[in-house]
Parts: sequence; structure tokens; C-alpha cells
Amino acid sequence: MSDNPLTPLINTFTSISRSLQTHLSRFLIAPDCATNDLTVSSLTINPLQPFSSVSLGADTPVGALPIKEKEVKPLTKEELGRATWTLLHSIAAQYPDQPTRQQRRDAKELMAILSRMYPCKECQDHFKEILKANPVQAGSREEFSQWLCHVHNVVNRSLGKLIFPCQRVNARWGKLDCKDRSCDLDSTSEIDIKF
Ligand SMILES: Cc1cc2nc3c(=O)[nH]c(=O)nc-3n(C[C@H](O)[C@H](O)[C@H](O)COP(=O)(O)OP(=O)(O)OC[C@H]3O[C@@H](n4cnc5c(N)ncnc54)[C@H](O)[C@@H]3O)c2cc1C
Repeated sequence: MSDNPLTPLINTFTSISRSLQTHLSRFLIAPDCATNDLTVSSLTINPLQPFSSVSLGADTPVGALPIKEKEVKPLTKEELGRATWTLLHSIAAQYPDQPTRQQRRDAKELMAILSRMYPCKECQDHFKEILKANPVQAGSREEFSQWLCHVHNVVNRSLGKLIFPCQRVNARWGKLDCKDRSCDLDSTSEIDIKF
């Protein structure tokens, strides 16, 4: 046993430091870094010093660099668009053949919300117009996928891009590759989640 009266205080700081190291390391990892690349063992956080003074060991991968020390490029409108279309076409590909009323409502609501919340004003305004002229059709997976392909082509056309042949939409955006079809949506339950 130590007679040092500061021992309990030092122990508390050591414990806080360990806890912060565990929790903050999750936020210091860049989202584009594969999980198996992570090495955070050399990340040392001193709770008595400002956040910017986190010290890094030689084996710390770039993904674990604190945001300040890493060059962070903002996402472009094109990258955001590609990511969003990927999500939307994947949703349509997984959409049930016989959706419930709730699932049909959700599909419409998702598009309406996108037209209000999409983080690009020009795209939002454009998409609102497109939705007005092309009301969401989500009576089945086929219908929803074709509708989405069509509205994506409306955007493509306005940007001078090539028109995608919608008969090939299922080949481009097939069902997700999930083990034992564990990603398939269940159309039998009519669960209404209230927020
Ligand atoms: C709702 C929404 C509105 C947008 N509005 C605008 C806007 O007003 N102005 C603007 O500059 N950008 C807008 N964008 C972004 C734009 O649509 C593109 O995402 C961006 O320009 C990048 O284009 P890209 O050529 O890489 O392919 P994307 O158009 O992003 O497509 C990604 C991939 O989807 C496939 N694909 C292409 N067309 C279809 C289709 N019809 N059906 C199925 N698959 C297809 C192709 O394989 C393509 O590589 C919008 C995006 C979204 C999601």
C-alpha cells in the first residue's frame, strides 16, 4: 500500500484515461477505413491535456489519426449522389413483391423526406419537381424498381448523362448478397413503429 495521499486521485485519472481511450478510439477512426485495418493500441490519451495533444505511435494507421491531423476532404455532390442512388436502388431491390400497406407508405414517405432533407438544395428542388410529375409507384418490387430507374433517368437526362436501360435494372441492382437470405424483408408483419 502506498502512503501517497494522491494515490486515489491518480487511480481515478488512470481509470478515466483507459475508458476514454476505449471510447474515443471509435470516433477517431475514419469511416472509410476497413475495420480489420484498425490499430489503436498505440493511441495514448492524457485526460489532463487538450484533445489535440493525443499522441500516436509509429504503428498507428492513417485511419486512426485524429481528424485535425488528417486531410479531410468534403464529400462532393457526385459522391453523395452515387451513395444515395446505391442506397435507393438497393432498397428497391430488397423491396417485397407483395409489400404491406406500411411498406408502401414507407416507400412514398422516404422519397418525400428525401425531397425535403437531401443535403443539396439544387437536387432537393429538382427532385421535388420530379416527384410531382412522377408520383411514387411502390405496389411491388418490380414496380418500385422500375419507377426508381425512371426517376433516376429523369435526373440523368437533366445532367446530360446516358439513359440507363431499365430492363437491366435487376441485373445492375440485384438482391443483396446476404448469407441464408437474411437480408430479405418480411412482408407478413404489419408493424407500425411510432416515434
Ligand atoms: C435524388 C437525387 C437528386 C439529384 N439531383 C441532382 C441535381 O439536381 N443536380 C446534380 O448535379 N446532381 C444531382 N444528383 C446527383 C446525380 O444524380 C449523380 O448521382 C451524380 O452526378 C454522380 O453521377 P454518376 O454518373 O457517377 O452516377 P449516378 O447517377 O450516381 O448513378 C450511380 C450508378 O447507378 C447506375 N445507374 C445510372 N442510372 C440508373 C438508373 N436510371 N437506374 C438504375 N441504375 C442507374 C449506374 O451504374 C451508375 O454508375 C442527385 C442525386 C439524387 C440521389
